[in-house]
Amino acid sequence: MAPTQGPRAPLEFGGPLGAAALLLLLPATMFHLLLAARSGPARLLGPPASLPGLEVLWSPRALLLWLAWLGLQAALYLLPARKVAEGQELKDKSRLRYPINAGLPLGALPEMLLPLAFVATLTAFIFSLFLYMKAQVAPVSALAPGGNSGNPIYDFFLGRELNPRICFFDFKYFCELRPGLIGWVLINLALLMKEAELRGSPSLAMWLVNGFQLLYVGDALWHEEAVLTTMDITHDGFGFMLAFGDMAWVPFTYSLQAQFLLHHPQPLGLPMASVICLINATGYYIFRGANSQKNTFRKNPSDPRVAGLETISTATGRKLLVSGWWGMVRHPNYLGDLIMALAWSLPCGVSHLLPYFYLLYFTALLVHREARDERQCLQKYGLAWQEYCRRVPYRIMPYIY
Ligand SMILES: NC(=O)C1=CN([C@@H]2O[C@H](COP(=O)(O)OP(=O)(O)OC[C@H]3O[C@@H](n4cnc5c(N)ncnc54)[C@H](OP(=O)(O)O)[C@@H]3O)[C@@H](O)[C@H]2O)C=CC1
Ligand SMILES: CC(C)=CCC[C@@H](C)[C@H]1CC=C2C3=C(CC[C@@]21C)[C@@]1(C)CC[C@H](O)C(C)(C)[C@@H]1CC3
Repeated sequence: MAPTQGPRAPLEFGGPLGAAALLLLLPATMFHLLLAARSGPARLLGPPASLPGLEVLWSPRALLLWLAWLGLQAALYLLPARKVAEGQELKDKSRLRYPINAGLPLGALPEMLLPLAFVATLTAFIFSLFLYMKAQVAPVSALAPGGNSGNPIYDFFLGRELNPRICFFDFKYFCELRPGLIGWVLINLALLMKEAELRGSPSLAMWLVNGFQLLYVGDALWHEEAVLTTMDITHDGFGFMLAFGDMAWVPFTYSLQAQFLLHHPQPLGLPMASVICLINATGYYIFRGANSQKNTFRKNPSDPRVAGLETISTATGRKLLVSGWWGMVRHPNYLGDLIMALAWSLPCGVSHLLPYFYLLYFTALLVHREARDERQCLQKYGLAWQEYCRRVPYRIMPYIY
């Protein structure tokens, strides 16, 4: 049995109590949002609608669809990347011809969101249990720095093993990008098609939300390798938080704006749409510019695109950028991401708070994440990090935070 790190490891997320509360609160919030988006008043802060009974939530068809989706993604993951393009090989393996969509046009997805969210939550719990058990037999060297406090609820929530794998199949890396992110785009598309079916054509607001989020997901998949340096992969264990986050939270709450628009159409004129596009483009420019600058610098500091930037040396031999995007604030990529989050909600108008949930949640998530990253960087770089903080005093928003 793998030993724990002992209770001296600093606990995050409010320790066992916080973890226990989040275990219940996260699925509850997701279902509240799903139900609120389709309700008449669409109130974010209204009393939570009561969860429908099992006759609505439980659907063998949803379970089958969900497992087929996970299976398809897993099969795609296992296909050697270069062979995907070779039609002959695909036919022989007949993975891509698996008829998961037979008789289930995307237009039916919006009706199945609740049962799908239910089976996604169920599988996330079962999967996290499997991950927790798997960590029991993992070597100590495979355990994450957090998530091994000895408290089962806390460790179940945070995740014990850093990169749980079976042979080449890396569970965390697989979940981080594939089923949830691609599922999110598919749900958005299904909502757009449903709107076209109901109202003749998709609204401008629905087009914008779909377009912006497709760009975001496409960008993540295009820069797939960059996910390997995120703290989720390098620092956090794989437990309920990420399993539920990746598989359920992302597809079913990140598609909230499109869900809202299907049930609460909003007028949007071209001038306002242009302003919103400009906001999204600005956010994307900052987000991509900052992420690419850091990734290029980390891969090859003498790359001509970053060689001229000012840096601070650290005792570890690694350097910190102190000009360019990373000289503006200490997390310029978060700033860009937040600006995009605003642009995703604006097409839904200002009559409801509900579509702004993502912006509110994401601000809290990034402020918390930034604090965790600061702690880790201070530990890693010591005095050099303090010097960086002195030279670049603002964390996310220049002159504000
Ligand atoms: N949509 C969503 O739900 C979410 C999106 N995100 C996005 O994911 C992306 C990745 O975020 P995340 O993993 O949190 O963190 P970052 O990509 O910001 O990475 C932080 C790391 O970058 C390195 N670093 C920090 N400052 C400097 C500097 N000045 N010069 C060089 N390197 C530096 C440090 O690692 P080291 O020195 O070891 O390289 C630090 O630990 C972001 O764009 C974020 O917006 C994140 C969470 C959720
Ligand atoms: C509330 C709750 C369940 C928290 C779990 C948080 C997760 C949902 C997020 C933690 C970090 C994430 C990242 C992305 C999606 C959301 C989660 C999993 C990400 C894949 C989105 C696309 C980006 O381009 C990204 C690849 C940089 C990003 C990585 C972090």
